[in-house]
Amino acid sequence: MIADVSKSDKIVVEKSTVPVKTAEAIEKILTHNSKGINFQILSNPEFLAEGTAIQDLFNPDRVLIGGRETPEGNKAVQALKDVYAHWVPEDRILTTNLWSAELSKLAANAFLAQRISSVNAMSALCEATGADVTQVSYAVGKDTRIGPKFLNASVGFGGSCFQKDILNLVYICECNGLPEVAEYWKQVIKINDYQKNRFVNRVVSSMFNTVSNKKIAILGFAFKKDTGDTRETPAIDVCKGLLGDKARLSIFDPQVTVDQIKRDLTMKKFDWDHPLHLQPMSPTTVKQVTCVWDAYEATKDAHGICILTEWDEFKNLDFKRIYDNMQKPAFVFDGRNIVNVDQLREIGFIVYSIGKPLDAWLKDMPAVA
Ligand SMILES: NC(=O)C1=CN([C@@H]2O[C@H](COP(=O)(O)OP(=O)(O)OC[C@H]3O[C@@H](n4cnc5c(N)ncnc54)[C@H](O)[C@@H]3O)[C@@H](O)[C@H]2O)C=CC1
Ligand SMILES: O=C(O)[C@H]1O[C@H](OP(=O)(O)OP(=O)(O)OC[C@H]2O[C@@H](n3ccc(=O)[nH]c3=O)[C@H](O)[C@@H]2O)[C@H](O)[C@@H](O)[C@@H]1O
Repeated sequence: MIADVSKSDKIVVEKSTVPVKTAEAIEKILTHNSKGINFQILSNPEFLAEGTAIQDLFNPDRVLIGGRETPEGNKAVQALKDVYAHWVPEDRILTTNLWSAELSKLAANAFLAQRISSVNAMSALCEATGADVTQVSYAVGKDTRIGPKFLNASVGFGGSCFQKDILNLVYICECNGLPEVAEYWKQVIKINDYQKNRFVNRVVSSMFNTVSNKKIAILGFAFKKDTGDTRETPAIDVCKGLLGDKARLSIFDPQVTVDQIKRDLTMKKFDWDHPLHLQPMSPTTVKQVTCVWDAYEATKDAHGICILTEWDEFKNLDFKRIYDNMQKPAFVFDGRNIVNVDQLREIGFIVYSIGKPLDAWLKDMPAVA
């Protein structure tokens, strides 16, 4: 397409996250169809995060530009650098060879996800030993070599990219005859799946080993706050796990539509990779699931509450009012560590908070894995 319409030399910039050496494939295709036109391929991976896209665009930690290490390649890199130099300080614009730029994007996401899996693995150990994961991650993050960011324990990471990019990395390692390296990165995903299962098991075992026909309020469905995106959200796995034990779910998310929730809970995992037009047109009604537009409505007459997204408005809910309208004993399972555990216990809730010292009630329940 680009080759078809180009009438003069062109710089083609990869912004998407791609397997290493994609630039080479693009270069070959364009060159074979070029009709004498020169193409320079640059890798300029996008590092923005959802919910903070504009800040990330205006004030990026770094901009990365990879190009061929030839005079033409250097010229193309400089041209793109000049564009960014309009608003990004020069010392934050990094230039590398093509393969380093492509791989750095995968590596950055893998490192970020690895931090979350590391702290989530610690959260399981904290629960077993009586340590508090918030205190542990604070103490660990105070080491300037480690740093404090991205160390919040959670029900698991979601989003369209972390899992996809790690699987991409794993595939590249396997293709390059590096099974041990592939296995190392796979473990980040395995711990993430373990964390989601562990959460479901904790809910089930706390509630007398079954949630069958019990009403569970799900607060938050998006993969993180300040977005309505549900791609790979841990809420899908948690909800499916609870539905597997025949729970009745009442779901509230301030930004996710009912259609989206029902589509996510209906779809088989591999369907998620399909473009929208290949996905089921209208969501099949998922029995046992209702979606409501208010946290108080979701929690009315519920036996338990699962907090799966860290929306700010959940921190300020009137939990006394919620408690009064719930079945007893009333449970809160906080998958994002946003509630004040002591306050909720004072009200009368049995509270589970990821990686925090366990409620006396939970200590007596069978160990979860
Ligand atoms: N969403 C985000 O926050 C970020 C996304 N990225 C990267 O940017 C890229 C796009 O991400 P999103 O916009 O979130 O994804 P998206 O899924 O919303 O959009 C991807 C688009 O590519 C199209 N597509 C998929 N396969 C194709 C193919 N073989 N040929 C032609 N078109 C194809 C799809 O139909 C869709 O329109 C991805 O590589 C992602 O990893 C990078 C940083 C942040
Ligand atoms: O390549 C991408 O698409 C982007 O992927 C992530 O951005 P994003 O997926 O939008 O969201 P994050 O803020 O990274 O959060 C990802 C998941 O990790 C979870 N998380 C994050 C941080 C943390 O400490 N603990 C934790 O569980 C979040 O709740 C969320 O489910 C990266 O942060 C971006 O730099 C990258 O550009």
